[in-house]
Amino acid sequence: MTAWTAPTASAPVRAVVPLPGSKSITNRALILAALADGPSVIRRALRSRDTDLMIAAVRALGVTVDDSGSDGTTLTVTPGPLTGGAVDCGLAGTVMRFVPSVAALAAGPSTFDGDEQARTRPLSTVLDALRSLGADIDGDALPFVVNGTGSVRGGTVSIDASGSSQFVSGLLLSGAAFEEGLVIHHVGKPVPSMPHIDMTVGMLRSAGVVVDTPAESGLADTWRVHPGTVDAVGFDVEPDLSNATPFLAAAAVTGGDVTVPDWPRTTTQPGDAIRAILESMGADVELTDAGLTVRGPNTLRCIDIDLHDVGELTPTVAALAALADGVSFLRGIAHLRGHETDRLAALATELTSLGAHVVEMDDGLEITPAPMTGGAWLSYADHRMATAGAIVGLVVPGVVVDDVSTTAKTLPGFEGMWASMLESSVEYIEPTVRGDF
Ligand SMILES: O=C(O)C1=C[C@@H](OP(=O)(O)O)[C@@H](O)[C@H](O)C1
Ligand SMILES: C=C(OP(=O)(O)O)C(=O)O
Repeated sequence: MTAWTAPTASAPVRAVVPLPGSKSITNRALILAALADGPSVIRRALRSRDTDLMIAAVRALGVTVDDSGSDGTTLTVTPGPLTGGAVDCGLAGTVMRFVPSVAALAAGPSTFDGDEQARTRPLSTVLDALRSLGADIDGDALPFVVNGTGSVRGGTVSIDASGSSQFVSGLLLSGAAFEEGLVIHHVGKPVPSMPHIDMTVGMLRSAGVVVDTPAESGLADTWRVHPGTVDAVGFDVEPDLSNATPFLAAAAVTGGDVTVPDWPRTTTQPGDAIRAILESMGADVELTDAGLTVRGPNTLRCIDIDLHDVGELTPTVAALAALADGVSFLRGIAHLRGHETDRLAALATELTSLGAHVVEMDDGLEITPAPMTGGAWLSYADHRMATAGAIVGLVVPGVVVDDVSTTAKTLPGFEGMWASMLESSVEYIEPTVRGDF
């Protein structure tokens, strides 16, 4: 546990903040490379707890990952016979939901475990689906064992993926290696985080896999992956746009400006939705060759928004909402109760403890700003809770994040990046403007 007093901005934040690679793209690339028909290269990979766990997982199953380049962000992945092994999922949804399908293809048993907190994250949907597709699995939650037999029959499966899009992605990613391919039919309330499924489909196609989506086939909530080889290809990982959002929020809450370079013009990352969110809260948002620039308004406007597709952004948006000019509603995010922690409860508890008025709804949060005072901000082992505390701390002195090291899940070195952002702001505005803030 590393307690950290979030620095308060003494001036509008003005900075250029490059971000490392996307967790979601890096971990999908590792799975596809593990199943490919030859060596693949992943460039600008994210190195963080979640991606290092994924690297260790595919290595444990028999894949070679060479990360010996200067900064470890270029990964050469050479598939080998899948043998099975011990997989530590940590608290990573992508590892616990994407790797079991690969382990089912291995010629031997794989044991899965993870953090204590991971044992309560929803998982049985994936394991039940794999069983019905022919895999042999002991257990319904972490810890569990996949008794790989060297092949998976595949075929058609119906699942309720309303709890997590990762149930769909985790099956689709390996579906081409199943003997009969895979047809997933979702039955239940709407699937969250659809851009993440689009990301899965896009990356499968970039590796030559044939996929039919509901939009193309006309079959509602149905995805088909045709059996076939996964081509070894090169992956260029985009910056992690969800990890960019706290830095952009820093501009929004201090009336400053922050630029994130290399922001993709088109992307399936849900973090791209921050552009429209910040605009509707009154910020000026511009995408140029220099990257994405956000200029904060004098007063941040409240927002009523459905975050079902982009739930990952909720902690950032909740922090912004607590600093806005009226009551905000964040809706469509019941599934966040199964994220790293119950994020609705955690955000309500922490914002309330500083003085905001927050009502936890069944599927979201009603946030009424009120003067806040510093105090403890618990992170619940959730990287995005820690970064939400950092945003609030920019304008509320004395916010102490109990465990900032949890940001290493997807962004190791967060505190250093945050400090550099603030330092560069002070240098930038000296000597004329600083005293005016
Ligand atoms: O597939 C992915 O890479 C992810 C999908 C989403 O999960 P849910 O659909 O469970 O929200 C997202 O929140 C998570 O951070 C990453
Ligand atoms: C929900 C998240 O992570 P995971 O991949 O562990 O589900 C997240 O990063 O916000």
